[in-house]
Amino acid sequence: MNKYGVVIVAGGVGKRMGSSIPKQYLTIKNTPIIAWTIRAFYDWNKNLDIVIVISKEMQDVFQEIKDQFLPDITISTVFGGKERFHSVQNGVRACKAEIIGIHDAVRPLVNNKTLETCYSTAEKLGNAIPFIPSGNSLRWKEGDQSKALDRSKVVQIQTPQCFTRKLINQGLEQEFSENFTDDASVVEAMGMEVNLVEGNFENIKITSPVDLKIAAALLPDKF
Ligand SMILES: Nc1ccn([C@@H]2O[C@H](COP(=O)(O)OP(=O)(O)OP(=O)(O)O)[C@@H](O)[C@H]2O)c(=O)n1
Ligand SMILES: C[C@](O)(CO)[C@H](O)COP(=O)(O)O
Repeated sequence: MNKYGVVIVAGGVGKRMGSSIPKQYLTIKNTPIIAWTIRAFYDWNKNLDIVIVISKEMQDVFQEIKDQFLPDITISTVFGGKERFHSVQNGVRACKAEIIGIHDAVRPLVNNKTLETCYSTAEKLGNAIPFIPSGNSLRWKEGDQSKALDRSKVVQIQTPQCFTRKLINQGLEQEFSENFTDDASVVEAMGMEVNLVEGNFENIKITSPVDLKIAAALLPDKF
């Protein structure tokens, strides 16, 4: 059994991107985003247990990408669910590793330092959640009113969010809640503390069309 594993969730439709195919299948520099993301993990650690969560409709497309871009990598695939939470549930059930990272397929720019920090901290402390500080001033806005926030106390959360398999399995036994916007919030809902660790600024989530331009500027020219 591999000590470390990753569940890469790619079961979403990408409403905010507004593209004709889910954004994880769009290409940047002639390579699908999902292939860049899987490659980032494989390049860091060739012994990872890799599980990709896809939608049923995209299984043929994913197989073609796997054959063309990732022929040398062993990958298990499972189908996603209605919400990200359900896709994570299906992926984690299929991952046999002791430390499981959960990562968005649309974050191809995670770097080795973030991966090393996340997995090694989760191994030591049970979980690790990457963040970056806010580079903007922040305000709490309600209707027409707003109030300045102390930005040193608010951070932006990234993936991979890493957990021991026991902890994340316990978390995923809970009923789905709209508050579960990431995996840290799932584990926190059981009263567990989460450990924040340094992420990397390039590790953006490709959400809207502008993010494609940013990622294209940051990804290497060759796959
Ligand atoms: N039911 C879902 C919803 C999301 N995801 C995955 O979770 C990651 C982060 O979600 P997000 O960026 O919100 O993707 P979408 O849900 O596809 O985007 P949108 O909210 O704009 O529709 C993506 O890799 C997406 O494919 C998933 O596996 N299953
Ligand atoms: C999990 C996540 O990427 C951490 O920043 C984020 O919460 C996903 O949010 P979204 O609502 O699916 O965009």
